[in-house]
Amino acid sequence: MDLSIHDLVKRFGKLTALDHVSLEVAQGSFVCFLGPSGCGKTTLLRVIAGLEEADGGSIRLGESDLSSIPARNRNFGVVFQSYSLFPNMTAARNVGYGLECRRWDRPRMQNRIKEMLDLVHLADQAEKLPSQMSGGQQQRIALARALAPDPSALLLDEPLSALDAKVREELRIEIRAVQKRLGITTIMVTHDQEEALAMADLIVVMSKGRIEQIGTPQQLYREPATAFVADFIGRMNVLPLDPGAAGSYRFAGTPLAVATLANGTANAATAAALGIRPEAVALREGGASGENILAADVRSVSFLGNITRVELAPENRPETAIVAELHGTATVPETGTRLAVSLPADALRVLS
Ligand SMILES: Nc1ncnc2c1ncn2[C@@H]1O[C@H](COP(=O)(O)OP(=O)(O)OP(=O)(O)O)[C@@H](O)[C@H]1O
Repeated sequence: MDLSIHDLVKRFGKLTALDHVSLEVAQGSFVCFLGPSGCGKTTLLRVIAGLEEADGGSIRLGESDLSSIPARNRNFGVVFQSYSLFPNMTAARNVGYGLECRRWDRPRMQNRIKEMLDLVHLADQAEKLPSQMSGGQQQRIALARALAPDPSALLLDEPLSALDAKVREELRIEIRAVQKRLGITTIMVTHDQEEALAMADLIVVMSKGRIEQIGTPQQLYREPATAFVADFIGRMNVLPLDPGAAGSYRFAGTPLAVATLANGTANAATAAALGIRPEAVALREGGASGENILAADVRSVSFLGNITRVELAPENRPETAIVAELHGTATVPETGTRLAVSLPADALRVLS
């Protein structure tokens, strides 16, 4: 069943943590709430879970209105950042906890516990206490516990952020595989854009209690609608526009042509800046003549293994750095040289 969130408002005293938030989560999809600390993503998840009451708006799961249903009856599996396993219970008993509460009979419960431990590849850890397991193993047990009662959706609140980088990457793949195998609707809160890009079908970017943009990872990367999204998802050069006539774009005195995207985002009326990804900036030696080409001096060059990052100071606007990323065997320029910097029309994005 699809989850429908309409016009949610949540206030804590004078602070508006959720400011008229609406979104649709399709059955079986993996959705990430992504944004900086304090943007409201955890509050949104907690309101969906029923752990926080909204001040306005509605949440529906299929045809049923969840607003008046208490958290324990919403049938959502929840996993928090801290593993929150019961320390005095074995892994198997932790997994079976929700089933005991629902009074499953013993054989059925044992079968389900085994099935869930197999699902997270921890059948051999069944009799261990949480303190005898690694952080990653504990979080997999927490996932198995949340999934055991066959919830209608899985809600994950920064489940990977307490883990070290390598375990985090392994668990990303594992959680996604489990989610796909079960086809369970999943919402995950994260402040880690890489995690969201790697895992989600759909990312909801939030800022200050509002939704900035909703899209697939590819859409958000290729067609960010605002400077905030452009900056938050990957790296983006943000070029503030020179004041000028509506319908034209000019940066550092150079007129720039911008290709119109299928979704029509190249709209001069709301333009505040142009954005371009560092990998799309092309560098050449020689004079800056031709369309979308400006002169800039190489300010610094950083070799980073698979890429070399070049920071450039445009001739007419040296305070706005443009970063280019060169791959593999590209010729690396010297610091201090003047180059022609090409900003291809089809790579420029209009940001509001
Ligand atoms: N119980 C509460 N009482 C008062 N203010 C709260 C409460 N819970 C959250 N807030 C405030 O609401 C805003 C949104 O908080 P929320 O935890 O949803 O943000 P977040 O995006 O999840 O941030 P983080 O990544 O730091 O957890 C913040 O300004 C926070 O201080």
